[in-house]
Amino acid sequence: MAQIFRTTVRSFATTSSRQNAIKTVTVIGGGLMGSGIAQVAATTGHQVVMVDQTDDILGKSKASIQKSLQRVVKKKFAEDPKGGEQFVSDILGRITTQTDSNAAVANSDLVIEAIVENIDVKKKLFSSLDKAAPQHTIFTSNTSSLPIGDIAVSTQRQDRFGGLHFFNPVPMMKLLEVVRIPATSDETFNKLSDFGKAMKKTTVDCKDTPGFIVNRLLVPYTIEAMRMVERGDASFKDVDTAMKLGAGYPMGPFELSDYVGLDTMKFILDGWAEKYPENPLFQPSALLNKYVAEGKLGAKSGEGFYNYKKK
Ligand SMILES: CCCCCCC[C@H](O)CC(=O)SCCNC(=O)CCNC(=O)[C@H](O)C(C)(C)COP(=O)([O-])OP(=O)([O-])OC[C@H]1O[C@@H](n2cnc3c(N)ncnc32)[C@H](O)[C@@H]1OP(=O)([O-])[O-]
Ligand SMILES: NC(=O)c1ccc[n+]([C@@H]2O[C@H](COP(=O)([O-])OP(=O)(O)OC[C@H]3O[C@@H](n4cnc5c(N)ncnc54)[C@H](O)[C@@H]3O)[C@@H](O)[C@H]2O)c1
Repeated sequence: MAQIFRTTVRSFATTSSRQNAIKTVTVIGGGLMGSGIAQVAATTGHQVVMVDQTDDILGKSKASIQKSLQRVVKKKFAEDPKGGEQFVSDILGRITTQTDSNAAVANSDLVIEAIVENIDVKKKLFSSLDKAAPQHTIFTSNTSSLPIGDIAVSTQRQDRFGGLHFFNPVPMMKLLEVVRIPATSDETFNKLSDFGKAMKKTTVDCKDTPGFIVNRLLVPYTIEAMRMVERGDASFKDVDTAMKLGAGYPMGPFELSDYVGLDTMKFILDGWAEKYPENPLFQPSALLNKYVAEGKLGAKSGEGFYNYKKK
């Protein structure tokens, strides 16, 4: 019995010290995903530095975090407005902002990159961070579709490199895909999984395959919905209604595409079509291309398949 207790305590201590391994987090990119990741990391007690290109963008990122926290507070502190105020100010107090990414990683245990979905821009960033960050700092990308291994080659720390793929909206979505490349060490992978759990996410282990688990299924499904409309088989509104009421999805594929951003969808699909030309599931969609060419990028631009402009 004592032996079992000691073993349990020891394994708890191992997990617990691993969970404590990541205290300071640098989130690079304060857009849709970066601001959500920064919010949740700070909510779960981590010190966060959020980086973007200008103070103006960072001001907007902080405002969107504040707005999201107000939605949380409305429910969690309905009977305790003072407690709610304290909750928000404690979380915001753990987030600082920076426009210099090299300076931002100086004391960082973990970097989570959430900038534009462009391999060259991501590689340039990591190559520079590799020289600026301490040896122990783990690097991760939140990329939706690029191979983590192709980004990691820009650094000399591939054993301390992995993927942390969050879902939109980060404060609400419970899943985190933890991605390893062949060079990722077990120690790094365990620390990333423990960090995900410390962020109160359910983690799944993924290999560095196109789209990991979720997007490998979600992208072909969504594009097939677009092809269905291109063929004139159904209207996009009927497809959305059908998938919500017939398959139990919270959003139909067109609502979800608008929510994610049609430009992001196009970045993903074009990248895969170029890298895997033999795969019929990854071929471009004329309908998607038409919307993006017209500047209809979804909710963020005010119009996509649906109209979001206030009347
Ligand atoms: C097409 C895909 C192709 C691939 C693209 C790749 C993209 C990427 O790599 C992977 C993804 O992320 S894939 C995408 C994966 N994502 C999906 O699949 C998402 C699917 N959609 C959903 O799960 C639900 O529709 C939502 C949870 C978004 C909204 O819930 P709802 O019930 O439909 O509508 P509601 O009434 O508005 O909200 C209800 C309550 O939720 C709360 N709340 C919401 N947002 C919040 C925030 N930002 N902060 C804080 N709180 C937030 C709030 O409490 C609110 O109450 P309030 O009183 O109004 O404040
Ligand atoms: N949108 C989604 O639903 C979603 C979900 C999961 C993963 N992702 C991935 O997350 C990443 C970010 O997506 P997003 O939707 O948040 O994009 P976004 O356009 O909302 O935000 C990107 C931010 O990065 C900033 N940025 C660009 N280059 C930079 C640099 N060199 N240094 C610092 N900041 C820089 C931009 O100013 C912008 O604020 C992408 O790789 C995307 O594929 C997106």
